[in-house]
Amino acid sequence: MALDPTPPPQRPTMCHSSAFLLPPHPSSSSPAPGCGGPASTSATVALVVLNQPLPRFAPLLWSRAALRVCADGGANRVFDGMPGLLPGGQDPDEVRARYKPDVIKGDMDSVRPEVKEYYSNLGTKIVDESHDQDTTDLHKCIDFIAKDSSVADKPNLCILVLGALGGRFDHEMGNINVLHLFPNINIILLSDDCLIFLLPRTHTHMIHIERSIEGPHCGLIPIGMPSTSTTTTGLRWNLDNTSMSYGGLVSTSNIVEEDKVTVTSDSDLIWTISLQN
Ligand SMILES: Nc1ncnc2c1ncn2[C@@H]1O[C@H](COP(=O)(O)OP(=O)(O)OP(=O)(O)O)[C@@H](O)[C@H]1O
Ligand SMILES: Cc1ncc(C[n+]2csc(CCO)c2C)c(N)n1
Repeated sequence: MALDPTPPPQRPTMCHSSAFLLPPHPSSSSPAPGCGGPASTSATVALVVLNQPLPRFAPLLWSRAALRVCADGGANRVFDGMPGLLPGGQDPDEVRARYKPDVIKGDMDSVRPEVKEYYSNLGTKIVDESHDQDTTDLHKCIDFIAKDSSVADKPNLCILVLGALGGRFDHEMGNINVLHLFPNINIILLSDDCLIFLLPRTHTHMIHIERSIEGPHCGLIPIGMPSTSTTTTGLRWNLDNTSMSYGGLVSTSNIVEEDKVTVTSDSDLIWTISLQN
């Protein structure tokens, strides 16, 4: 008598949405909509600003965040760049006082002394970890957020990282490595051009596509480990129980065809989608 083949594992579904990038609804003062987690609920957003030019949507995401952390030289970017991203006519000093980080954390070799002093005088917490030269400033910031009682225990925490892509390649790879170091935290790396997040293998993923702001170009990439089986729906080039590996097949220059994309894989994958300018 033939034995039944082992059924594939049933994974819970994790929903993702980039609705946090949508312009504010005129009558809404609620927190960020649908940032990861069940798409129907609001998310608690923590923002990390890296040492790269601020993306154009930095003021919007700042206003939606419950906790704002600058990674070392990221504080210079807020100090220098935030006034220029707001509608004209606003006094830069008034803007700086309004956009005050809660925390500056890192090895402190990039934040300018006068910027550190300015924010420290306004009450920003300065966490100097210059003794640690083995973890990146982004890693240090995620550690901080993961232990911060104001946001860490929220069921729907979403960490948005500004300026994570499009700069130095070693930094970009270090930033992507942080996604793999914290697979159980919903972390989204952002630039003006695209966003990236991890799809842990423990779940089937339902990605809601906000067509007014993202797509159509997308990619599904096994950076951390090969995958022997990945299945997708909603893409122009879907995978059907397909193997992927870095050095073999990876799905780049794919196109979203439907409002919902589903992904199931036996390995953690990187999802990336273009942002419209
Ligand atoms: N060019 C870049 N591209 C992508 N991410 C960056 C880039 N520069 C900085 N970052 C991110 O911002 C964080 C803070 O940057 P900062 O320049 O303060 O770091 P750093 O430790 O001084 O870097 P390094 O000493 O290697 O130049 C980094 O940990 C990294 O995550
Ligand atoms: C194998 C190895 N490679 C590079 C570094 C350097 N490094 C990694 S993170 C970091 C801090 C950056 O703020 C520094 C200097 C190391 N320690 N170990």
